[in-house]
Amino acid sequence: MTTESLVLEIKKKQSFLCIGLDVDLDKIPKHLLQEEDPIFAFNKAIIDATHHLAVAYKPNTAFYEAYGIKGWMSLEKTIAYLNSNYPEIFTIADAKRGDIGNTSKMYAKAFFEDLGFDSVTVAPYMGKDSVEPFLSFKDKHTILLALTSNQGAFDFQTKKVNGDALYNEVLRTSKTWENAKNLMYVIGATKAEYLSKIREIIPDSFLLVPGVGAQGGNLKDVCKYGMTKNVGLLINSSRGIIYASSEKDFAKAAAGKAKELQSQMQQILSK
Ligand SMILES: O=C(O)c1cc(=O)[nH]c(=O)n1[C@@H]1O[C@H](COP(=O)(O)O)[C@@H](O)[C@H]1O
Repeated sequence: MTTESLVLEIKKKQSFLCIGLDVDLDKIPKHLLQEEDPIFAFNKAIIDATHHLAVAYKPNTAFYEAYGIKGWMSLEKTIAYLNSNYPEIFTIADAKRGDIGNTSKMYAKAFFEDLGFDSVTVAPYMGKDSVEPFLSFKDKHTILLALTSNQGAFDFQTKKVNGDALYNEVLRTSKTWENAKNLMYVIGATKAEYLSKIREIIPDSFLLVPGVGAQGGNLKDVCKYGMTKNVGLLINSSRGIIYASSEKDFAKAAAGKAKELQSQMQQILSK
């Protein structure tokens, strides 16, 4: 999907919500466990109930890989369902990959060609040649970890390198890589106060912002400091939406939570 199509969808739906499909069999409603594929049944119900409120879905692959081959098949069914029923939706494989170039190329093929995701999250630690293989795919996006939402972000990401924080160095250097126009970045919602400086370095890039809801990030602050003329933000919430209820009304309850966030987004966009 092109960035232009994503922006059009955001404006049409008045939403820049990304719903995280982090499915844990211990948390989904018990009645779904009788289904042939409980994870897919859960995702399908959530997607059908929320697709008009969200512009993106982000399955974190850990939650599928944890169930072995069955989990991977549920992931495959979920992305195929999204691509055939809601092709206007932006899809993110949250896999946090990155390796020597020869290996990154195969990761990129797995997520972009085989599974058909629009984007994948990638760790920058191994540098240019580990990221460029992802960037070479037309109309596919590489979402580079920059300043993450967790406490451990302060272990390395904010440490000074050449007089500036390492995450700023990641932003600056990655802009020089081939096909850098296909880059987006992860900035945690819990780090909203860093966004003004970040926008000086990457004024237009899209940011994937996880950490609202369960991790305590604040939507208004993120928008205040991070929004661009094309919005430039995808705000992710996973547990806060998909586990709104563990009863038979789970999909409706998830839609209620998604609507709350979408309404706040609509209000912000109208200003
Ligand atoms: O790359 C991510 O999506 C990510 C980066 C980050 O800095 N923090 C973060 O929480 N995430 C992911 O975003 C999701 C957040 O989930 P909730 O806290 O349940 O909304 C999980 O899938 C995390 O793995």
